[in-house]
Amino acid sequence: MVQSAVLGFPRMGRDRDLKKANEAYWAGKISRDNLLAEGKRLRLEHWKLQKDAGVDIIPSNDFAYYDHVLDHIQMFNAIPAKYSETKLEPIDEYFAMGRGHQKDGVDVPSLEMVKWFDSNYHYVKPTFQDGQTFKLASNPKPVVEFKEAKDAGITTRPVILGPVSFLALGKADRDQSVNPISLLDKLLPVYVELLEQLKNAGAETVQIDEPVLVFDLPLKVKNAFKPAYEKLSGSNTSIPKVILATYFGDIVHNFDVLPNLQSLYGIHIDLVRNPEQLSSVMGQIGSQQILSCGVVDGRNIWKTNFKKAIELAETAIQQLGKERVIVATSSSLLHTPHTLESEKKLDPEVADWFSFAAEKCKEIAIIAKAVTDGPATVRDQIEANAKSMQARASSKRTNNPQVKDRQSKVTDEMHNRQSPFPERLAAQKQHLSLPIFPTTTIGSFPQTKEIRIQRNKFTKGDITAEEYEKFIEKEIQDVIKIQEELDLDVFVHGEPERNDMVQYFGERLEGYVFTTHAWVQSYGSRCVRPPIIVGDISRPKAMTVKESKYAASISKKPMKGMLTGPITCLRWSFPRDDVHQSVQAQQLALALRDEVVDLEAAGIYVIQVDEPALREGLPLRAGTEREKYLSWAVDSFKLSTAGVKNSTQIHSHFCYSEFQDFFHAIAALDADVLSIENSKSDAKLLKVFVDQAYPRHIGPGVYDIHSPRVPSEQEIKDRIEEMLQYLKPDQLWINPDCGLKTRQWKETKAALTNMVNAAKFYREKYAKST
Ligand SMILES: Nc1nc2c(c(=O)[nH]1)N[C@@H](CNc1ccc(C(=O)N[C@@H](CCC(=O)N[C@@H](CCC(=O)N[C@@H](CCC(=O)O)C(=O)O)C(=O)O)C(=O)O)cc1)CN2
Ligand code: MET
Ligand SMILES: [Zn+2]
Repeated sequence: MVQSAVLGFPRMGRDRDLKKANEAYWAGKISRDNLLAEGKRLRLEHWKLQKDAGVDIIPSNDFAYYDHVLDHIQMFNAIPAKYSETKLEPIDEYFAMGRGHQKDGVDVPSLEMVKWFDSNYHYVKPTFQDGQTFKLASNPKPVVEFKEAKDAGITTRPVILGPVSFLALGKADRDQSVNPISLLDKLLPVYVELLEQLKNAGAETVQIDEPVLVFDLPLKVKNAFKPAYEKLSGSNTSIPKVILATYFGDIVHNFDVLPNLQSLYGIHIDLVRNPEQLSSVMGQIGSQQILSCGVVDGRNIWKTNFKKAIELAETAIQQLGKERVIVATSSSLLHTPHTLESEKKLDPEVADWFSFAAEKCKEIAIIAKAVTDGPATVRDQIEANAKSMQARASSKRTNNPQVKDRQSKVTDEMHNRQSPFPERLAAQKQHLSLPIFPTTTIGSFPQTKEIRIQRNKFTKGDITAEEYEKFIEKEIQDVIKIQEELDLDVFVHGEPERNDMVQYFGERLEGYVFTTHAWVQSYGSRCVRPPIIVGDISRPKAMTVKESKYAASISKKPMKGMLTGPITCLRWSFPRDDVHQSVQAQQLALALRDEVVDLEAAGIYVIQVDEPALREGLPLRAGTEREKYLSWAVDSFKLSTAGVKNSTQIHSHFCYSEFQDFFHAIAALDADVLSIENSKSDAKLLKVFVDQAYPRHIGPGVYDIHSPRVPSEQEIKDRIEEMLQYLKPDQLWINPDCGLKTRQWKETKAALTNMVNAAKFYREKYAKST
């Protein structure tokens, strides 16, 4: 029979239970035992849910309190000394690596957190030392959780991140020169030991994730697969059978690795992203190997098209036979919300088009049954699915002729500002009269508990729109007063009215629907509710003008309007799968263009259009796809911003810097001012701006906003001094790395005070010298 498999299930729980438990634990409100019990409860609930849905192969060890890569760092004892020296309890040491720890005389920053492939999930980057050794933790998590499930009567398939990916996704610690992949020999015995323990506990198969196989790999990494999987498969009967899983791309360009993997039990491939790789992979795998076909999307919320999924599975079965095919989710379901059942407010017409994690589990079981016992055995479900596909395709909601008409009239000129930068700069100088080293923030100020409570009351109808508006106005007044006291140069209104920088716009745009409970983990306990693009996008009315205009009216300094750019709106939403993303980006760009022009007309002469997700959207492999993406992505940013006068200053913000490999696109945005995350990187990264003779203005972040730690004035001066080695004084803005919404007021004021003082020091220094 054809088995169904899930590669991983979301951890947060139906009501973000894990977020709540973690945050309560961090705040000292619940005990460690309470937290661990909640984790156990969630795991059990999720296993049962999958079992009840009819899933044959259910994952374990997909759960993590903070992040699954961090789990591996701790399990293999790849823990940098500064954490192990704290002698904290294991779970506290774990959180210290994930989010830093400042308590009871311990003061350690977090490890670096970076994007997981092209998703909005962040993982904790393994950090290796030159003399790195590894040691398996006693009672390793995968073994404990496998037994936990088994005790509950559920036999699971443990998921482990593979050794090649674990190393390749890590880095050498600061001042260390080790190439992570060179540590493979030291790491493998630990994997063998872990796998042996799993086998002893009763695990017959394990899923080992090697997602780096979708990248273009350096030769050393490619060559690591052979020695790794010689040890972890085949002749070694004291370990479970291994399914090696890849996702988020195709592995065709890494085929030369596959012959070295023939002793593996099977391979999993993502056929949602790359269905075309099926036939070539079938041609390459070993004659006994299992092929796990990822046909249910782990990255989006659309109902699976049963007809297409069954066809793909049938193609595999024809060549390999039923016993050698598994049907599965394309990737872990981590990137999808828990269940559609929680959505009580969705229009039933569109709700019928969606499938969240719990529903996807049912889908995969139905697909497996259809290909095992024949479609007739699930005829009702297949017919209902076809009807739903048909209804979506012909719905009026997906198609708006006015939007199409406007898109057809977009011209090249609409992408360009009136004049080149030097002329704009002159006009802006006159208009804004800013000092050198101007100070600003990235947009949001602390989203306090009070703000969230008031918004929640408003959403539930406990307070009126008027009362909520008054509350927001008061918040804006407060942040303006604080910015005056801090003596910042370009103000922001603080974004108190926004639940999230993308969802807020989704809620105001036609063509979108949004949810009440569809949370997805972004990092640690932080979650997002990506709005869903269901149809052509347009802007029924201004979205941000009221708040910005009000803020400007009560402020003596220039007010910066704040928008989320087209690519970030697209990437951090669930996009349509029936229209190319470039089309959706252009629709967003046109809506935002109107907003930019309206802001200018309302007297807002500095406008920031955030594009932190531009980098993340970059295709994972180098090549023409990347250039194609960058071309339409850059165009959409330009289209959204180019409608203003020379004297209006366009800012953009990026909190994921690594610009080196696509700097030409950053330059092509033609933004007057860029603010970028920089505090955790080496100032050398700024060299690219020098090498490329970047002429426009830049605010490299002078401090990290992810931690409550307050940087001293001296630290900030040191950062500025470093930056001045690369950038010209009159090119430099002084700002934090990113928005301050996740921070508390106390540390925010202290940090900004130091930042403004540091800027003033340089302002005076350079005023004297010129
Ligand atoms: N979409 C998105 N992606 C992003 C970022 C981002 O800002 N947005 N930033 C980067 C880092 N990622 C982040 C992701 C989430 C958060 C974040 O702060 N999330 C908040 C939720 C934000 C939100 O939607 N808030 C809503 C709902 C708040 C809420 O939980 N309300 C309670 C009720 C109120 C209460 O009692 O507290 C409820 O619904 O139960 C609001 O403010 O209205 C959280 O997890 O806590 C921050 C950074 C990268 N990706
Ligand atoms: N303007 C946004 C803010 O300050 C930019 C955040 S980028 C993740 O929160
Ligand atoms: Zn940011």
